[in-house]
Amino acid sequence: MEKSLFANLKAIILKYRKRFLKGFLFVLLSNLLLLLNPLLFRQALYKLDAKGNFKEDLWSLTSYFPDSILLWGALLLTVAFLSTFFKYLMRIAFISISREAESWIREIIFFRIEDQSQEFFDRYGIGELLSRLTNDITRYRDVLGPGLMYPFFGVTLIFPGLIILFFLSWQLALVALIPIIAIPIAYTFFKGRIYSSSEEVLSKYAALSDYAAEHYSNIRLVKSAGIEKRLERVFNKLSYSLIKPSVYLTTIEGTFYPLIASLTRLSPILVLLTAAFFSHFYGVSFKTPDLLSFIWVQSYIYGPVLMLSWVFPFYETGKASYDRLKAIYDEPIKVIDPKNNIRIKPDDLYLEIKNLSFTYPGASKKALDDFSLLVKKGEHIGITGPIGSGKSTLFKLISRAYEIDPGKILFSGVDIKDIPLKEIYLNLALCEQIPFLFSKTIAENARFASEDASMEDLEIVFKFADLHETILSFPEQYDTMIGERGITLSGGQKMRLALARAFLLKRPILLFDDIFSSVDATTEEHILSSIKSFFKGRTILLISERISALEKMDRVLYLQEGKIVEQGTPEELKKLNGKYQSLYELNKLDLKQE
Ligand SMILES: Nc1ncnc2c1ncn2[C@@H]1O[C@H](COP(=O)(O)OP(=O)(O)OP(=O)(O)O)[C@@H](O)[C@H]1O
Repeated sequence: MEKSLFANLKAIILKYRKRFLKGFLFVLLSNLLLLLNPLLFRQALYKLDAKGNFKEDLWSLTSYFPDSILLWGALLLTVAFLSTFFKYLMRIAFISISREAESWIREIIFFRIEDQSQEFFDRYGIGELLSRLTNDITRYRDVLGPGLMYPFFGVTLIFPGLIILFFLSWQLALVALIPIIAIPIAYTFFKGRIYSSSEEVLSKYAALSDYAAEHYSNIRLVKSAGIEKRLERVFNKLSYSLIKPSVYLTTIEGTFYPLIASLTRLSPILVLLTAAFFSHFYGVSFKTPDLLSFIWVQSYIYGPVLMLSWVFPFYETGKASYDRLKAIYDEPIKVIDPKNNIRIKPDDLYLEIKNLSFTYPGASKKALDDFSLLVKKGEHIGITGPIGSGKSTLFKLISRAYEIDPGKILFSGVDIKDIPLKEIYLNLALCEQIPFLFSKTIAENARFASEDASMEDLEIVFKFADLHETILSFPEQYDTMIGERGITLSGGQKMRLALARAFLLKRPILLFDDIFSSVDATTEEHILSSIKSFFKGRTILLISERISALEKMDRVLYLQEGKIVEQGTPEELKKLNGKYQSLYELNKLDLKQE
């Protein structure tokens, strides 16, 4: 997107220029025909005037026209019909462009957001982003549709209309100008207020959407904690905070439009009073056909005058929305996808981490501190340590969720920053603590990243994940819909579905983040032996606090405050009699109590 609302409008107009031209042509035709009607009516009055009161017609065109009221009527009707028809085509042209441009902009912004790193999503809530992608884009669309159509419609009607008015009587035309001049004056007064209150409404609305999205996605937690009432109060507060700026915005918009409307309604009376004044005091006589067609043309030009007063606020609300869209669009992409053809060979893939330190944006403490590690191909490494010691951060950085310094993480000796993102993702499978599932069927969830997987492939991986038998007991089996984020599955079933999905990906490096927290010891045993046989020769990094799982790893790292404080085979660590050994004792105690 470019610098300003109008610069961006320019790009859009250029993109759709042919169709805009067509639309403008329809506007022009519709308006010229519209203005023809009062003029024809005036001619008809002169022509059909039996008593000869209105003689001295300046335009002698009437002499070529027949003296038939039916014919004049038919002519007037045809012109009116054609004008309406072109107006219809005009609306179709502009509205379809605005709808297409809306989708186009939405796509551009959606893809831009998609390219953002995790740090961006940490800052912008999902509700906030959704509100920008819907509400703000709709308001911006209004600038492209009515916002472009009506001003052009207005200009092409008001200017020729004014010429006709001045031609009919310059004194009356000056009076008719009053409401037209009033618009920019009133608009200048209201503009700033409309922008700021519209900005406030939009950001309050976004905060409310964000809150609602968070509330509903954690609804079970909210209910189990019994804090609905407290959160409802917060929601009410946010909701009520919308009322004041919304009412204020409506009041301003509601003052601007009726103000101009009342001026336009008053104007024909002023015109008649002026005509009476000039004819009484200065002896200027106005003929009835001239006066009637004057008022008729005047009524035509006031339509667009009113429309403009209705459309002008769109620019302010549209600009506020545009600024909010531009703000997210202009957010720099922190994790840049390098444009090169570097490929990682899975056969001899090893991973190196060299003196990696990382602090989350805005945080004061390092999540990883001078962290170094060499993971050989096919090695199975267990990672453990207290809460907040940096274990998940390590996985996030290996999968390039955040930007890091160059030369800190290397895949087979190649800096991660030089490897195309797609290439990294094709070599990793990440299974997280809280697996993300889609509100689709079990099969669709598993096939998410491997569309071509056959039913046989699914069955194999689900057997490995120890979920196949359970799925067979569901009435719809693999076609069972699992609800939003897998709501209809138990925690352990969700985790196993996510594991099956990871198995199906067949990636060379697997990152398992606390996958056993919601499964029992027998299932853990089964899954672990599945992993070991299914992924024979592949590299596994497993975050866990379960000694039973860690014991099956080739090597274990114990992290504390972002540093490795102990590492070695499980046997070596136990002999150290340090932190790992304490964890081991604690686990044994837990098992005994169970
Ligand atoms: N998005 C974030 N923004 C700021 N700080 C964060 C963010 N995510 C994690 N942290 C902080 O970074 C540190 C390491 O967090 P991390 O999630 O890596 O710990 P962990 O060892 O995986 O913990 P757990 O065992 O609870 O999963 C913690 O102090 C945490 O508060």
